[in-house]
Amino acid sequence: MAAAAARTVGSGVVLPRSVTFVTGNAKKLEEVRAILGQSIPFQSLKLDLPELQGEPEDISKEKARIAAKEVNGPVLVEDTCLCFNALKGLPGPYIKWFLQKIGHEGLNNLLMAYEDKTAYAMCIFSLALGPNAEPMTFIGKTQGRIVPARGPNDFGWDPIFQPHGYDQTYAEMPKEEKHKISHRGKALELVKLHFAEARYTFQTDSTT
Ligand SMILES: Nc1ncnc2c1ncn2[C@H]1C[C@H](O)[C@@H](COP(=O)(O)OP(=O)(O)OP(=O)(O)O)O1
Ligand SMILES: [Mg+2]
Repeated sequence: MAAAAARTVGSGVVLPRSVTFVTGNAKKLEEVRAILGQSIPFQSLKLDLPELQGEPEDISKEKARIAAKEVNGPVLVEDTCLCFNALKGLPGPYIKWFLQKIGHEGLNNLLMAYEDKTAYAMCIFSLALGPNAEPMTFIGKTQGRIVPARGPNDFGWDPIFQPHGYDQTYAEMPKEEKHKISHRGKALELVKLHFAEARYTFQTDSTT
């Protein structure tokens, strides 16, 4: 197997192979593909990584550390939070389990006792260049509010999140428009910027 560690040659960092985006969520992968296009060479691996409890950034970083060990190479992962301001940021990283158990209506009901229905969607990408490298994080946030579900129900909590300045929920928006303002789109812009600045090169089989 190719060396797992990143090394520096001349002015650039050489990665042993292209970055593997690790996720158990096919929809996330679809969005990442659509947003990154050809800008960063990456492959994907479907794996449900264990998730810590704790602060969102630590959860994302720990996913990257575990993924880099699994893959034995450079990885990109992300963790998504939906944070209700009235609930001091909860459900946050636990939104997946809240959504599974109580659904869109239950999530709206959580806010029944509060006038403040505002929320933000947050996406934290973590890039680990190898199994022993400290992950770097890239954070995208989009402010909005929680509304009764509207629009197609094919991606998580999209139907109940209406970004500020829009009449439509994420689910109702055309995909390209959503990606321009979404938490995932913003975070991936930072990832792209990092790749442009770092100018990684990838070792191919012919050079090993
Ligand atoms: N853009 C989005 N719009 C709506 N729902 C989303 C969006 N992104 C993620 N979700 C959902 C999917 C999950 O239920 C939850 C996020 O949990 P998270 O742990 O980040 O994803 P996941 O467990 O499905 O994939 P992964 O394997 O990458 O962790 O929010
Ligand atoms: Mg997850």
